[in-house]
Amino acid sequence: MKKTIRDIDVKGKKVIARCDFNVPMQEGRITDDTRIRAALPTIEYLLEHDAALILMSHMGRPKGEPKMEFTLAPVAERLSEYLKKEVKFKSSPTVVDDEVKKMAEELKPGEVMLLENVRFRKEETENDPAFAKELASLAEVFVQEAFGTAHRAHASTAGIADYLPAVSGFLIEKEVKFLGSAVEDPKRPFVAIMGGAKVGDKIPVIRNLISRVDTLIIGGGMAYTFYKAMGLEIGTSILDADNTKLAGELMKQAEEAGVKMLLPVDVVCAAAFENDAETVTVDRDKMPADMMGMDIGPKSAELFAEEIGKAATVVWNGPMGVFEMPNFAEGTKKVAEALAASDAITVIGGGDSAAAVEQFGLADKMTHISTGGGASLEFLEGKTLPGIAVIQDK
Ligand SMILES: Nc1ncnc2c1ncn2[C@@H]1O[C@H](COP(=O)(O)OP(=O)(O)O)[C@@H](O)[C@H]1O
Ligand SMILES: O=C(OP(=O)(O)O)[C@H](O)COP(=O)(O)O
Repeated sequence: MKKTIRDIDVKGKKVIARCDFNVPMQEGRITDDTRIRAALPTIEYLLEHDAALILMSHMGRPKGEPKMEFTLAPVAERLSEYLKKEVKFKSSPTVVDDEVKKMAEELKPGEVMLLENVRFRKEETENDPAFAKELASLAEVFVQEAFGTAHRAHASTAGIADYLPAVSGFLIEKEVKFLGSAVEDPKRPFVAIMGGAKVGDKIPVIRNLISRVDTLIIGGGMAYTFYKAMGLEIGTSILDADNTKLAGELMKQAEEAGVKMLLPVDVVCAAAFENDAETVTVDRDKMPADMMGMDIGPKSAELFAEEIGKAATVVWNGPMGVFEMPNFAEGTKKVAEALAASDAITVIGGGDSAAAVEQFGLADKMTHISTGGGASLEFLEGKTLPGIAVIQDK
C-alpha cells in the first residue's frame, strides 16, 4: 500500500503537488477540463488541512523551450474559478526563478500557487537531478497526483522524490484501485481499443498487451503504420516509420497468440488537415496517394461496434479519428456509442479520449474515465509506473 495525503500531517507545511493539467486546448482555450476537476478533491483537502500548496504540471510537448502556446496561465484561471480563491501564477520561462522562489516562500497555509509548464525546461524530461532538487527546494512534502503522467520518469514526476518524502493524492489512489481491479483479473472477452496520434509511444505497448487481451482494435492515427507494414498506400497519413517493422511483427505475434487484431477496413481521407477539406471514403486498399486518413470509415465503425458488443471488459485509449473536426468525428462517436450501449466494464483513458466522450455526452455511461491514456495502457501491460514507484509505502 502506498502512503496517501491522509497518512501525513500537512498543517502549516509547504506541499508541492504534481498534477496532470495537460488538458486539450484550442486557440488558447481549454476545451475539456476533466483533468483539472479530477485533481480538485486533493487540492481542496490540502488547502482545508492548512497546507501552503504549490502545484506543478506540464502542458503539451514544448520540447524544453518556453513556448507560450503551452503556458499554464489558462489552467491557473480555471483552477481559481473552481477553488473560488486566487491561484497565484507567474509565467516564468525558467519555471523557477527568484520571484517564483519568493512567492513560494511567502505562501501561507491555505494559499495556492501554480508553477509554469515544467516542460519549458529540457531538464524536466531528462529527469535531471539538479532540476528535481530545484523544484523540491520549494517545499517539504511531495504529493504525486499526476496519474496521466505517471508513466514518465521525469524530474517533476519521479526525480523530485529523491529529495522529498512522497505520498499520493486521491486521484492516483482512485485510478490505481479501479484499474487494478478492472484489469488484473478481467472479465472476458477482454477488448483493448487503441487509436490517437501518439503512435511512437503506444505501438511498443502492444507487445505486452497481446498476452493479456482477447481482441485488439486499432484505429485513429495508429492504423497507418500497420497499413504500411501490410504494404498498403497510406498517402500523407501520420506514420511512425521507425515502428513499421515492429507493427508487422506485432500482427504476426497476435496471430500466433490467437489474439484477434482488428484494423479499420475503410478510411475517410482528406486532401488537407482541415475540417472543410475535400474528402473521400474508401476501402483501405484504395487510399489516394495525395490524401491523409482522418477517420475510420462506416464499415470499420460497424465492425468495431460489433466486437465491442461481445466484450465483457473494454479498455479504450485514443480517438478513432480527428474528432475535434466535426467532419472526422463520426468514427470516434460510433465507437463511443457502442461502449455506452454495452453491459461490459468500460474504461476510457487519455486526455483527448475523455474529451471526446464528454463532447458526445456519454461520459456518465462509462464505468470509469481514467485521466491517463498512455499511463493506463502501461498499467494494463503490468508495468510499474515510475511516478507511482516513487511514492512511499505504508
Ligand atoms: N487519423 C488521424 N490523423 C491524425 N491525428 C489523429 C488521427 N486520429 C486521431 N488523431 C488525433 O489523436 C489525438 C489524440 O491522441 P492521443 O494523445 O494519443 O490520445 P489521448 O489523449 O486520448 O491519450 C487527437 O487530437 C486526434 O485528433
Ligand atoms: O496527455 C497525456 O497522455 P495521454 O495522451 O496518453 O493521455 C499525459 O499528459 C502525458 O503527456 P505526454 O505523452 O506528452 O508525456
